[in-house]
Amino acid sequence: MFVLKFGGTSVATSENLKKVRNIVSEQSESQKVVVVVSALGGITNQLQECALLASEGKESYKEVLQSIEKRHIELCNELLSVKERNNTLTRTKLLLNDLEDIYRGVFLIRELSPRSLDHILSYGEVLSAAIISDYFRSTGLDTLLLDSKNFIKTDNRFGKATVDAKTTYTKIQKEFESAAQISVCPGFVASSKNDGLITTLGRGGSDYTAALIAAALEAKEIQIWTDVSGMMTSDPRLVPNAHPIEHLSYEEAMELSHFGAKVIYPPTIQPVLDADIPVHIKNTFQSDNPGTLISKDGPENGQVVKGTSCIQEIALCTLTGSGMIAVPNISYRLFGSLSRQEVNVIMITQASSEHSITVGIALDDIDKARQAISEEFSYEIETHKINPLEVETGLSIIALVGSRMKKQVGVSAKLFDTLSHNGVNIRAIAQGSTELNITVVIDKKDLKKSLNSIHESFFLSDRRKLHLFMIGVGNVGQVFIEQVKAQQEYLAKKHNLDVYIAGLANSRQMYFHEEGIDLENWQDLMENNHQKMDTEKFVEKMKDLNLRNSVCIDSTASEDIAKLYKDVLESSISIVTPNKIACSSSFNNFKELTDSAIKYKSKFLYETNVGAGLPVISTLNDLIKSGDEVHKIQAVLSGTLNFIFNNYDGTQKFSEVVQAAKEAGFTEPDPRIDLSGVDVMRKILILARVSGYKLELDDIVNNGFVPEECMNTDSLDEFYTKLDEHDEVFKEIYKKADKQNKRLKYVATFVDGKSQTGLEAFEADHPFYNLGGKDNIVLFHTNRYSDQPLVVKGAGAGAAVTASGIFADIMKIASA
Ligand SMILES: NC(=O)C1=CN([C@@H]2O[C@H](COP(=O)(O)OP(=O)(O)OC[C@H]3O[C@@H](n4cnc5c(N)ncnc54)[C@H](OP(=O)(O)O)[C@@H]3O)[C@@H](O)[C@H]2O)C=CC1
Ligand SMILES: N[C@@H](CC=O)C(=O)O
Repeated sequence: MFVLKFGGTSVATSENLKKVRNIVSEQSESQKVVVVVSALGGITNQLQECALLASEGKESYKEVLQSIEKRHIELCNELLSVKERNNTLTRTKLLLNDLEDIYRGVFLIRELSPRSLDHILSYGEVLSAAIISDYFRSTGLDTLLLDSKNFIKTDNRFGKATVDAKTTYTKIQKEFESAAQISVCPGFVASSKNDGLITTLGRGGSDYTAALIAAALEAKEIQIWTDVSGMMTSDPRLVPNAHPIEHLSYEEAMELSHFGAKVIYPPTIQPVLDADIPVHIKNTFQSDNPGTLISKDGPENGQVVKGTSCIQEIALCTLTGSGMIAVPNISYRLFGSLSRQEVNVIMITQASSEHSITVGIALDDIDKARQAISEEFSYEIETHKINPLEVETGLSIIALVGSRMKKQVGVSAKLFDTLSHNGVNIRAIAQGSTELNITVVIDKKDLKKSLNSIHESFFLSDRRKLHLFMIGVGNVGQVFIEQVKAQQEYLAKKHNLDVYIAGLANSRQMYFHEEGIDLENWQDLMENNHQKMDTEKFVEKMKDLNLRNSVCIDSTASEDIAKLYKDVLESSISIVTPNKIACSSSFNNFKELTDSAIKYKSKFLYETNVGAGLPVISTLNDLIKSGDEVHKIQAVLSGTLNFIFNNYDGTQKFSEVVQAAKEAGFTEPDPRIDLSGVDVMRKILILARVSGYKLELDDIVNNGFVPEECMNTDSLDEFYTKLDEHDEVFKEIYKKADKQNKRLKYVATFVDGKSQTGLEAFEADHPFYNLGGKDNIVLFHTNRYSDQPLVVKGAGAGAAVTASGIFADIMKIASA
């Protein structure tokens, strides 16, 4: 025998019921089946609403009742032919008339007890079962209608009655002795053992009805037919990547359903677990879909974590105090007081110091819990041995479930690591010694981010999402966007990585799109959005969106933006930046930023600060981390100046070559920063700091070659004019070097803690002599590289290489 249960959506309309009929017909070909049905989708809520209105003396209850009647009558008319529907209609109308009388009674005496409500709610399933069984019979299926109230026996706890399993099983066995091929029974409804009053098994209790019948009859399988394709790895409304779980053990299913996975009603599992009956969750609307199979043993080599579930809103109640330490009956009294008030404890944590106990409860229970605990411990609270109860709200629970977590090293580490990298603070943790479930309590605002990042971490098939926020869409920024656009498909396919740009800004405007900005059209979107750029608001928006794996890219040369880094890093948002301002600011600020990144588990990456896309800083970091010591750096670090001295031969104006460098995108937004040597000073300063030296910009001696008068200009035009006025100076510098067959390079040196920068002329045998185009070269002299320096060389400026350096930093974050 199979027991099939169909939920409210499956039986909501005549069209759905035709699908149900086909499933039942197919299943009943090879064995007898019991069909347990819920009320038509939405009816139980309407029955309840109607009851409340009637009890408040509101005439409008009649309108709700009318719509309940209409749904059932229409269903009869749609499902049954004129010839066959008479009996069904008569019985349906009789039931509805009874219901009308009961509502009128509630309306007149303005009273609605849990007992009356159970009576009223039972009509939903009773009506649907009656109509469905007649429909099956009319289409040729051998069907008998049975009344679950006759055989599911409970106590008198109206609203959520407790089943008397022994009596119920005996009665079921008797009732089904001569069962038809198909028996249809209403779910959810029962009656009290002692006085036969109507009771219900709690919302969702039809699953329970099915489980009790299956257990009593030792059914081969129980099938829960619903509107989703099984139990999901997470709540799909919060985690779009969630997918159905193929196979669960009973214990896993129980854990998942207890923590909010709504597909199966938690008490359902116990009877089938005891009787070792497999439960199959299937989708009525995609009956070929394999769904989820719940049985005794899950697959040996399945996923370690099967799924996550959550309760979106809970409260934590914490009792603390020195009077709790080593006092034996505190927990007994605490839980006793909660139990007397019928407060359900969702989770418990207690530190081994015994100084505090925290329990998680539903929000509705806060007042009862506060009163119960305050009364129970009133003496200790008055005498200051125990502090008044602390209640915190705005919290959510996440549970990670999987029986293979047992004895598996590293699961909680991975969970905590994932949450901490996304800046999620864990407020409480619980794990039972069964290791089946790890539960964490977090701020409700972090729920979506947490669930998604946990899902990405534990389900390898998931595509990881990276959310980028880019400030500065100039020369480098634009090329970076093009590179992202070109790589998105490749990264998704080959690296399971979705890279989205969720925010963009220039100095005038900003634009956000949580799901990812359309990169075909980003300029128009930014222009037409009319949201004025406001640096503080940009950061606030990134924080508010609270997206997992967020990275802020600063592709400006602005000090204002560099000042935001600390706040951004402390919000656990990583920073990738080609802007050198922050790393070449005061040593203390630089240190504070690197420390903040460590503390808040964000990344602060600035490879492109030196040598654009060249691996200069990562190489240096590798040397230092592996224990090497740098004592000398010699480098040509300005792409602009190298380009200028590789192209200037005194036949053209010096200013023309400077402008060509700017047009090629090698210079800083203000080329005076390059020409003055400041850009090179910043770069050598950053290399010295990464090498472990505490240096300031002022400690560097800069031997500039451009006359002061050119530098002290108010605009770029004025700068170029002044360069022209001093053109002879540059000609002389060039000629002098050329006469000696030397080439000019702007060199930065750092030797044993001291640094200088300036123009030098090199002979043909020097490694700098042949440094072409806008190339950079860096020579690291270290303990390990003492005979020959370690050399990094290549294009050191230009939008394409810089953007790819930014991209490389972002990929480091993605794979961290
Ligand atoms: N070019 C290269 O080869 C390399 C460059 N870099 C660094 O890359 C960075 C970007 O250079 P590049 O693209 O050439 O510069 P651009 O001048 O071409 O672009 C700068 C961008 O930053 C925006 N911006 C400036 N100030 C602000 C602000 N306060 N708020 C928001 N946006 C702002 C600008 O907006 P708007 O247009 O509205 O002014 C513009 O979109 C610089 O820090 C540079 O040092 C690093 C390595 C190599
Ligand atoms: N303006 C810089 C670009 C990179 O930092 C240079 O010319 O090297």
